[in-house]
Amino acid sequence: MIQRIQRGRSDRLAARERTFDDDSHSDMDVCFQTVPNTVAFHGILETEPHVTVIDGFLAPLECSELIAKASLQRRSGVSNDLGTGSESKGRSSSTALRTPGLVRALAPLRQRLTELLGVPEARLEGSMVLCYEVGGAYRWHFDAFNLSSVRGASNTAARHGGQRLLTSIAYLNDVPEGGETAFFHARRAIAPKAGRLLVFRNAVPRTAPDGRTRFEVDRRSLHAGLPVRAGTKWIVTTFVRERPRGMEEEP
Ligand SMILES: O=C(O)CCC(=O)C(=O)O
Ligand SMILES: [Fe+2]
Repeated sequence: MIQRIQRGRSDRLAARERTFDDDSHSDMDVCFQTVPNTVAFHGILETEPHVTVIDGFLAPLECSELIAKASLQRRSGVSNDLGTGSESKGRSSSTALRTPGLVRALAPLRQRLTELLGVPEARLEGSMVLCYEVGGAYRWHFDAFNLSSVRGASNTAARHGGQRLLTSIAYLNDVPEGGETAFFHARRAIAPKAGRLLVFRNAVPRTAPDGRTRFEVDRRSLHAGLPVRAGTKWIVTTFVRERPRGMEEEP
């Protein structure tokens, strides 16, 4: 596959990154026209050191079951497509309510994640099933908490469970056109494909003068869900935290 890259000047890039920090929207088409340059490696497709793609992580039946379970809520007429009503800023997708049925259907995926990543289930945030229609997208953003900002430092979620070290995205369907997950600095975009898992690192350890190590936002993880141009895109996003749920930082 051809990868067309349009490298911007570094000052423009820095300006853009500032814009992303400000939570504002940006032109998603700026640097990605097409998809990955991945290398097959024992079934694991490796891109950047901090971005890994694994195909066949979910079976086709598991994908269709998850879509069916999440779609049920759309039919039940809950507002805002699938339900929560809490669209995050810059994301034009809908998030399925975690009904008991959906939670059960998510269990095998979560179990496999704990095995793959070597973390206990308590370090996984609740998995979110997201659906994007044509035109749906997720602006450029970081998933890690910005702990150096006032808002980030006072973030209760971040204090309990700590930083979001990794993001995993399981793609539940093939998307005819668009919908790639794009990494700004790596100049790379991962195409949605049923059963594919994308894992990337969000944070890097920094040791402060007092000897304590904290995880800060990894600037290289700046990413977006590019606009879906045809069809629908279904994904499951699961963040991996630094510590088990509810566990506070040691004093
Ligand atoms: O839709 C995508 O490809 C990206 C989703 C994402 O970045 C997120 O859920 O945090
Ligand atoms: Fe994200």
